[in-house]
Amino acid sequence: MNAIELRDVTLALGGRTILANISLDIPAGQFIGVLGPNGSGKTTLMRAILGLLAPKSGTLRVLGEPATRGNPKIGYRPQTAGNMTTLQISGWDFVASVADGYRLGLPILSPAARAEVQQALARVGAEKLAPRPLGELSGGERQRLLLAQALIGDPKLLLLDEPLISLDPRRQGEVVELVKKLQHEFAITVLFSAHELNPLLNAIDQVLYLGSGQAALGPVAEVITPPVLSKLYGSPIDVIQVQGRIFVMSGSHDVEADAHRHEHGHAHGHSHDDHTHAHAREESSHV
Ligand SMILES: Nc1ncnc2c1ncn2[C@@H]1O[C@H](COP(=O)(O)OP(=O)(O)OP(=O)(O)O)[C@@H](O)[C@H]1O
Repeated sequence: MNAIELRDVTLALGGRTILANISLDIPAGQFIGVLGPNGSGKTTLMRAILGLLAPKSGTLRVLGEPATRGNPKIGYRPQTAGNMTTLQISGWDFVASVADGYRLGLPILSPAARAEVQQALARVGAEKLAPRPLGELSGGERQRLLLAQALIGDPKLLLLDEPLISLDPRRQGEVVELVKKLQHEFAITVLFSAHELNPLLNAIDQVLYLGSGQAALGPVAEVITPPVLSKLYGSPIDVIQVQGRIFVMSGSHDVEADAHRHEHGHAHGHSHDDHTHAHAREESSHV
């Protein structure tokens, strides 16, 4: 069975085509690394899978059904979720806030929902983080809680939008390993977006690389090649392998590292605000 099927799907935002006529099948149970330059449509694709953005044309099926908003079988970790440094709520309340029956200020959970929160915390090894305020936790600890939150409802598909941003390489490795474990233990399909391929290399079954409105899905050896990437970037790309790491180069620039730097600049600059507002605008047009 396929977890996700796209047939001639075109996704557009504000009259702009982001992805054009994409057809692909993502088999159930696979770990897919979603890569591509800034603005290539990684988040937009996830939002379409969540049913938050209807394709302009084509059909998009998720877990055997047309994409629909609020699909409980999907766990989502949005990109903006990393910014929680000022939050005073506890780890428990943060995870519980997405469980059935919880309202901020009125945390009345059924015993079953409480058990589900406890189980989600246990699955990511975050029981000890439950009583601590979010603002006090390290980036890696917060990622664990975000994953626990995404696991509420026992999803069959996890959409994780850039969970490695602002983590050091060791913490990045821990997050990837944890997601890999969850994929295997619970037979979950994972879409994991990132700016750099290397932290994901040993974990992913396939890579989905986006660029220039197009997409390439396949094993790393088939997608991370000069011809495929040159087409997606719209300029000549070299692929260099050094000691088990892969570098995607445009002339002397490492394009993935450039995108990463840009993203860090983003977090403090105007462009990030614009980006966030663009999303908020787009979102509000659906509510
Ligand atoms: N409402 C909107 N109208 C027009 N364009 C938009 C709108 N919202 C987002 N975009 C644009 O859509 C493109 C795809 O954005 P998306 O967030 O999906 O990219 P991404 O691959 O996730 O990027 P990043 O790596 O920077 O997070 C971007 O160029 C963005 O500026």
